[in-house]
Amino acid sequence: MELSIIGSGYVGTTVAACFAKLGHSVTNIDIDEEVVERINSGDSPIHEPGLGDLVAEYGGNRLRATTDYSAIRDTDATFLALPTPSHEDGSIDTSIIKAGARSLGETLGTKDDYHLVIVKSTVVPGTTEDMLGSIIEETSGQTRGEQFDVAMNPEFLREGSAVEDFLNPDKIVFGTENKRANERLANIFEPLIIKSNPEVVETGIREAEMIKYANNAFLATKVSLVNELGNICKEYEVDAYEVTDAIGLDERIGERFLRSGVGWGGSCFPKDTAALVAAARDRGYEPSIVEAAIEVNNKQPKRLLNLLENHTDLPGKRIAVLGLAFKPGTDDVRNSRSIPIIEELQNIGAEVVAYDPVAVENMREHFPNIEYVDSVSLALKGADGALVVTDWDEFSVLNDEFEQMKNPIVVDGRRIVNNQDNITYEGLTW
Ligand SMILES: NC(=O)c1ccc[n+]([C@@H]2O[C@H](COP(=O)([O-])OP(=O)(O)OC[C@H]3O[C@@H](n4cnc5c(N)ncnc54)[C@H](O)[C@@H]3O)[C@@H](O)[C@H]2O)c1
Ligand SMILES: O=c1ccn([C@@H]2O[C@H](COP(=O)(O)OP(=O)(O)O[C@H]3O[C@H](CO)[C@@H](O)[C@H](O)[C@H]3O)[C@@H](O)[C@H]2O)c(=O)[nH]1
Repeated sequence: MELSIIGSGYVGTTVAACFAKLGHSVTNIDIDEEVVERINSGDSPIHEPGLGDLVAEYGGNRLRATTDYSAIRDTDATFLALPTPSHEDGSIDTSIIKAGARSLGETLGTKDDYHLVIVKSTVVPGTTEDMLGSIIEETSGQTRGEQFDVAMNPEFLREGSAVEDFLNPDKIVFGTENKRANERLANIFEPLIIKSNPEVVETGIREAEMIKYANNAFLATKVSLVNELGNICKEYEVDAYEVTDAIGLDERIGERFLRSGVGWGGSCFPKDTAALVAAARDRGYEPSIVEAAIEVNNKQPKRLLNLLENHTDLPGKRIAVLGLAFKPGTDDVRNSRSIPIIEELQNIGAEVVAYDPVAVENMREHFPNIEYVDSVSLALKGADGALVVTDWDEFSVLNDEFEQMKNPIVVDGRRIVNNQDNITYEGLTW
């Protein structure tokens, strides 16, 4: 099939490249000319395992990119994979996706045959039909349910394993309002369903929108709960990982997403939990559990710093921050726990030296004035303390490198460093 995807970021590029692999012809529409140029020349605009190979193989042939919305006219369906960031109060800012829907509608007004518009972005219930459906009707002059349909197909891929997740999903959700939209979605996903046999959830559009928030709120709350349990375990000198490994054997709990540490970050959990809270409040409901999950998460970075302060005063000290990405396997630093940590270190008057294998350039935009180095060794050299913020594998094999520290205090926010004789080790969890 001929597909178009508006927005070529983490989701749009991954989904486009994977659909190209599955045999579709895909066009990414993006306003960023550099992104467009890179895709067409076979160079992935984002760091994601396996994506570089797919873009190299299909970029410029079955996978194309353009800034020109009129390319949509030659396609059978369009995914909207545009950002839905947060307003100050946590509610979703729909201005970008509305702008995309407007441009899409203007193009659809010049297309004769049926088109399916699929919202991939994470949006609160009602957005797809009431807001975006109406914008497309207004700008195209067409009627929803006649010349075009809207559908909602939430995305559950994780950064760092986006390609693998998209190609091997646990479930695919089709939120549609009629059979025709459902059938077109089924045609689009047919090669993926044949390949990996996921559960297919066929539901309404509002339900599909809410499934995405519920999924993320559940996972974020799960991690906040294990973080709280980890904090309590630490007070009692109990090994939190042994506890969570054991509770994970209960199938009702499940063994995944039980790693306590410095908290969750990224482009989704913080924004989506905030949006769910704001959406609930908008309807007069106070969502106490999700709010508490956010509160526990916000406190974890401060706990890490307090542990370091138990060993050394921080003003004027050189502190190594190991790991800047919000999780391993990605260069994304959005809402990374390293951001409040570096901010607080700066407020206290510590000198920050930071290392990350891939995320340094992205972090420079937040903190242009801290020192960045190219290796863990350089970060540790002469440092008065080290904070481990991201669980990159390379931190698990560190040993002699710590001997270059002026004062080898290592506070581990991810239980990744080996507690060894040549360091004073303090884990966020016991
Ligand atoms: N990142 C994830 O892991 C993930 C996973 C599931 C769902 N989501 C959701 O998917 C959506 C997209 O997230 P993302 O992380 O891919 O965003 P992103 O910021 O990585 O990418 C968005 C892209 O859209 C482009 N863009 C902005 N305005 C445009 C316009 N008017 N027309 C065309 N292109 C435009 C930008 O240049 C950028 O390349 C969000 O709603 C997010 O919540 C993200
Ligand atoms: O046991 C765990 C698991 C995760 N995390 C942290 O939680 C955050 C999110 O991790 P992860 O979920 O792996 O990454 P994301 O790429 O943010 O993916 C989440 O957000 C996406 C965007 O909505 C969804 O599509 C995915 O299903 C959902 O897992 C990261 O900071 C992790 O360090 C922990 O602290 N402990």
